[in-house]
This record gives sequence, structure tokens and C-alpha cells, in this order.
Amino acid sequence: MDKLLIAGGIPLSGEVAISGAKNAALPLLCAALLTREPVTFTNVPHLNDIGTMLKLLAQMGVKVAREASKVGAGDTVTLDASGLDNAVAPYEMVKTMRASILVLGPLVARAGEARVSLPGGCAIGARPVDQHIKGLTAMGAEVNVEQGYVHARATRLKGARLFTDMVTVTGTENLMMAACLAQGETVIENAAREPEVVDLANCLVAMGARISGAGGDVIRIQGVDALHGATHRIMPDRIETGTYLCAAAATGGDIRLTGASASCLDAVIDKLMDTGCEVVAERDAIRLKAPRRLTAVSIRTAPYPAFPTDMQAQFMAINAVAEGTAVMRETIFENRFMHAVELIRLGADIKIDGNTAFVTGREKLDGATVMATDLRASASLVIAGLVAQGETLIERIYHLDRGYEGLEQKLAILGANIRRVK
Ligand SMILES: CC(=O)N[C@H]1[C@@H](OP(=O)(O)OP(=O)(O)OC[C@H]2O[C@@H](n3ccc(=O)[nH]c3=O)[C@H](O)[C@@H]2O)O[C@H](CO)[C@@H](O)[C@@H]1O
Ligand SMILES: C=C(OP(=O)(O)O)C(=O)O
Repeated sequence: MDKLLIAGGIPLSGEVAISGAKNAALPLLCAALLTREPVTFTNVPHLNDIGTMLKLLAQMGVKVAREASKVGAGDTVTLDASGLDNAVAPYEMVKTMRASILVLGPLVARAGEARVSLPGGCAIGARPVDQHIKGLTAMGAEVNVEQGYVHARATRLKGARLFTDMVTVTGTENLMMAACLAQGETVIENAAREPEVVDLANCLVAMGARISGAGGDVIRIQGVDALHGATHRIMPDRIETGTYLCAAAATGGDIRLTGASASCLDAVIDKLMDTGCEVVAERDAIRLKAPRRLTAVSIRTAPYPAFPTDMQAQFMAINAVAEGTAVMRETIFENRFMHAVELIRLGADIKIDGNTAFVTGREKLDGATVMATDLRASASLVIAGLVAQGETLIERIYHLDRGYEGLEQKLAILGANIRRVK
């Protein structure tokens, strides 16, 4: 299994391109199931999760054409679901990626039936899909969970007023996609406001859907009989952007990220400025210059537009070397502090009490062998490794390949001493 070897202590500097967003691309690829006409996506990131999703769609009878390009330039993917003939998402494919549940809504809406394996709980929490099921049931689907599969059937879904018990990103996306082909109006209340939901809505509208309110907490969808093909450019990855900004901040660096959008990163940029970093938003780029020593920043994760849970681990790495003590509260996932134990191996001072971490910054960290447990936990270990004195070896980096395109190439461009070892 691949590992990453980092020799730390080098401030990042220079310019690198941000890729298309994983969490926008995954639902968008599923949206192609809603139409018989081809849908083309540009700026598709080259990630293992994207490969898994394309394989899943292909085994359903979707024709997949992918034009690969160099790291950061974005692939072009055309999906043609006219031959959709198998509305099953098998366990073997779904177990590696929770976002596979995003085929459920589009399949029931278009094919009238879907059998999707329950996605497994991953390291960060139990992550049930009860809200997806509740919404589809309210739209008239008959849904059973049997032998580990969600089996949903509906001749045609009916518009309904939906309310989710908590804000759920993929839940909102699944129900919004399903509602596009339902009969009548669907209203999703307590909808997720994440920019990826807006990106999906924009593509669906380009495909002929009638959606208003995406980006707010009430989304209205007037169902139509059919959607048509479209071309859509996937938004830049705000979490990848935030991760590189944190890496530059922690190492005392000065970087410019191109193809990045600051407008959906307010909460993150605000906190980076509180650490003492200078952050300048340009039209399609972001520049960050770090001070000599960062100031610790307290955070509380919450749904967008508040501070994202997907950036919590990276900020823990920052706080591990900042001046002062930070209180970090995780409110979205019940088990998302797995990186703390590994950061402690590198010398960090972290105490966990329930959903709160108390992090007191140290002047320095020391390289060690650590194990990555989930995607953003892995990113925090990379940041800590870039700061630590000596060598850090990160094991189980397959998580990183799920969500960061060309991570070691991009960091090397910024001057890091990092390499993949077999
Ligand atoms: C592919 C994708 O976009 N992944 C993102 C998405 O995950 P994902 O969409 O899976 O996360 P949700 O927004 O659904 O989860 C929020 C909370 O609601 C709970 N919940 C959710 C649905 C449900 O039916 N029942 C239930 O209890 C979850 O366990 C969690 O505690 O949003 C998360 C929160 O911003 C991010 O960390 C993930 O990176
Ligand atoms: C938790 C994440 O992804 P997923 O929902 O695909 O597991 C993430 O992107 O940080």
C-alpha cells in the first residue's frame, strides 16, 4: 500500500491550480441518470471517487466517455444514460464510497425502481440515510430496506412538502434530483445551502429542470416530464482550496491558488485571517501570506455558510503549531477527531472531551510514522508533516487519493519535499 514521505520545515511558496470539486462532481455525475440525452461535464477532477462513480454508472448501462487532461486542468466526461438497464448499485461498489447513495433519487425518478446498497458507516460517524428514505417515501415511493439494500419503487413520484430532521447535503441533493421528474411541486425545507447544492441545481436547470431557491433553506422544484442534455463546468473545490491555504499558513508560506473561488470560503478565510494570515481574494485566485507565528483560532463546525466540518482537521493541524489554545467543536459528525491521536504522535498537545478538542500550540512538531484514517484526517497529517522537523511517513494514503487530485505533485510545485513510496 502506498505511503507518503514528507521532509518537513519548508515554507510553501508559488502558484498551483485548484481542481474541480469532488463533492459537486459526484452528485452531478448522478444527475446524468435523469435524462436519455448525453450530459457533458468539464473540470472533472481526477480522483478515485470519480473513477468509482463512473464504474457504478457504467454497470447500470450508462455510456461513459472520459477525456483525461493534466493535473489541475480538469477532465471532460460525457455520460449517456439512454441505455440505462440496471437500476442496482451493488455492495461491492457502494461500500467504498458513501456518495453512491446519490444514484437513489435519480434512479427511482427515471427508472421507477432502484436497489442501492446501504452505504457503510465510515470512520467519521454512522451516517444513516433515513432522511433520503423519508423524503422519497413522502413523494409516494414504496421504500423497503432489505438485506442491506434500499429498495425503492414508484410508477411516478409525486411532488410533496419535505422537511429533513437535520441539514443533510446529499439528502437535499438526492431529493432535489428526484423531484425534477416528479408530478407537481416539491418543496424541500431545511435544505442544505452548500455551494455544491447550488452547482447541482444550476446544472439541473440547464437540463430543463424548474428549480428555485437553491442556496437558501427552502428549495422549490416544479416537476417536468423529461430533462434534456447539457454541458456543465464543475465548480472549484473549496475544501481542496482551504486545505492548501492551511498548508501554506502552517508552514509560514506565501502561495497563490489559481482557478479558486473565495466567495464560498468566507468562514474559512475569516478564520485564516484571525490566525494572522494575509488573504487576498482575486477574480479567479486566492493569495495567502502567513505571519512568522500563527495565532490559535477556535472553531465550531456547522452547515454552510458556517465553518465546514471538512476543514476541521486541517485547522487542528494549524492550531497544533499556533500560539495559544483553541477550542474546536465538531457538531456534524460524532467521530471526526481520529486525526487528533495521530497529530499527538507528531508532538501536538490535544485533549478531547466529547465533541470538543482543546488544542494548545507547540513551537514545533517532530516527524514520525502516522496513519491516515479518513480523507480530511489525512490532509491534516500532511499539513502537520509539512511543518514537522525531520521525516513524517503517512500510511494508508488511499483516502487522500479519493479526494485530492495530484496532491504530492501540487505540493512539490509549491516547494515541499514530499514523495510517494510503495
Ligand atoms: C459527497 C459529499 O457531499 N459529502 C459531504 C456531505 O456528506 P453527507 O451528505 O453524507 O453529510 P450530511 O450533510 O448528510 O450529514 C450531516 C449529518 O446528518 C446526519 N444524517 C444525514 C442524512 C440522513 O439521512 N440521516 C442523518 O442522520 C449525518 O450522519 C451527519 O451527522 O456533507 C458533509 C457535511 O458537510 C461533508 O462532510 C461531506 O464531505
Ligand atoms: C467526508 C467526505 O466525503 P464523503 O462524504 O464522500 O465521505 C469529505 O469530502 O470530507
